[in-house]
Amino acid sequence: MKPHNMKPHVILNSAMTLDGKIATKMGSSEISGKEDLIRVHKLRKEVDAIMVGINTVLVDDPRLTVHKIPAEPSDNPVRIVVDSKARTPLESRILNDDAPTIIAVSESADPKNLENLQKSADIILCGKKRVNLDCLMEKIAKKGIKTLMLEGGSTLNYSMLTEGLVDEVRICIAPMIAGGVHSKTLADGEGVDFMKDAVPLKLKKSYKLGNDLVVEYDVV
Ligand SMILES: NC(=O)c1ccc[n+]([C@@H]2O[C@H](COP(=O)([O-])OP(=O)(O)OC[C@H]3O[C@@H](n4cnc5c(N)ncnc54)[C@H](O)[C@@H]3O)[C@@H](O)[C@H]2O)c1
Ligand SMILES: Nc1nc(=O)c(N)c(NC[C@H](O)[C@H](O)[C@H](O)COP(=O)(O)O)[nH]1
Repeated sequence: MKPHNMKPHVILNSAMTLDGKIATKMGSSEISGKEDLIRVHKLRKEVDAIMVGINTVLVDDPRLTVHKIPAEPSDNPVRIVVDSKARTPLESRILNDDAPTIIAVSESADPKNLENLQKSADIILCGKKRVNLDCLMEKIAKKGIKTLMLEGGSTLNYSMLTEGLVDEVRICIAPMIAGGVHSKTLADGEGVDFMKDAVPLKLKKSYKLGNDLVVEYDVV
């Protein structure tokens, strides 16, 4: 793997079922217990930015703000959407005034969509077809973002992990099994052919939180 020039410290955080699913094929994803959601919002408060893929915006319409624990508006991290074609709907909650938002697009972005999005978000251009994540990490680091929480979904998690851009992985395992070959898993994408090529992790910490289990790893 090639060395990275300049990038934030990236923490991938997710909630999954015991069988590794982060959403059903219908997009249903109420997985974390209430204690875990408090942990997630404390983490949101600590980091400089939160990043998600465009499908997560389209399916969940998340706010990506700190709203489950007491917080000032200045506690909200910068919100980043990885959105090659600039498909973020203008009425998305991610574009509200609660926090600044960056939409990362590629050269394949629709110019009309871009023009509209520019009114409520900062645009970062990286890559030809898909967003070049290496380029994005460098550009946001240059903007002063030192810590980044990656909140999914499966496709973006896979790209960030396999491109060597994730430093820590924190997972809430909820006591449920969803099954389903079409469910979303912690990391989808192409997948490696051989386990020797899997992204290696080192277990740092594990603890019970409400009815859930939280496991924390460093990427080796
Ligand atoms: N349980 C959880 O913790 C959790 C967290 C977040 C999302 N989710 C779920 O994940 C699902 C969405 O996951 P998903 O995999 O469909 O989409 P995603 O949110 O990972 O978005 C992927 C999309 O991002 C765009 N993209 C642009 N450049 C990219 C690049 N270099 N690498 C990867 N993607 C790039 C592409 O359009 C791609 O299809 C939703 O159902 C959501 O509810 C669950
Ligand atoms: N930690 C965690 N546990 C879950 O059970 C779950 N479904 C998510 N999902 C993360 C995803 O990004 C969601 O879209 C936001 O959690 C939506 O909520 P907000 O309005 O941003 O608080 N995250």
